[in-house]
Amino acid sequence: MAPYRKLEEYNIEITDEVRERYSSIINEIGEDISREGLTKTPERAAKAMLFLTQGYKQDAVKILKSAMFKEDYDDMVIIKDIELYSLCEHHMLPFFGKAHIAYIPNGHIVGLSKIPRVVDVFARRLQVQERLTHDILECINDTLKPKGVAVVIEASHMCMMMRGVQKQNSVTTTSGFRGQFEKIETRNEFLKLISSDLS
Ligand SMILES: Nc1nc2c(ncn2[C@@H]2O[C@H](COP(=O)(O)OP(=O)(O)OP(=O)(O)O)[C@@H](O)[C@H]2O)c(=O)[nH]1
Ligand SMILES: [Zn+2]
Repeated sequence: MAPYRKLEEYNIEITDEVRERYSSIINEIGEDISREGLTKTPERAAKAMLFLTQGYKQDAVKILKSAMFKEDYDDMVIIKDIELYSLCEHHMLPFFGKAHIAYIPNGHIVGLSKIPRVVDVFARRLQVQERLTHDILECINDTLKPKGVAVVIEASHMCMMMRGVQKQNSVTTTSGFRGQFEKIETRNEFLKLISSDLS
């Protein structure tokens, strides 16, 4: 399986160039780029695209390492319903949904907010849902070195809703399990807890 990608490869500044490319695209689709409502649109679109892909410049390992604390707790920790917004790499259209993540500490716990931050680092790139799932899974596994880690993502893809097959209600679920979550009882406990309203 491919490891999560190193950040150095993507350390690029492209704002002006992206803005000019958006101008050309707007022009090519038949719009008047000098129309009042559109004059600032290439700038806005460039900023939005850079925001939505800022994950290339962020370091998920560093984020996790910044808040790891020694602790003896070795039961399951679950952070569920973490909302995520990403861009599919095939159409550059959004896919969005929720991530449910669990880990079993192995001497260290991590600051809870760091888990959703890691989700965002990998979501704010051009992705497929499967790779996003594994990027998050491998990063937590390699950095925190827990006894186990589990990631489930449920998402809707705009490229299947607004265009193409045009299915409005389909949800794609992907999952990955490492360590103790490879055991069926542990995995089932996690799946039961994320589907319960009480957790
Ligand atoms: N496995 C996977 N596929 C995705 C994801 N996001 C989008 N896709 C799919 O990527 C595929 C690209 O297929 P192509 O046939 O090259 O593209 P297309 O002609 O635009 O396909 P349609 O969407 O079927 O119109 C489509 O089936 C999309 O549904 C994702 O996260 N994971
Ligand atoms: Zn797509």
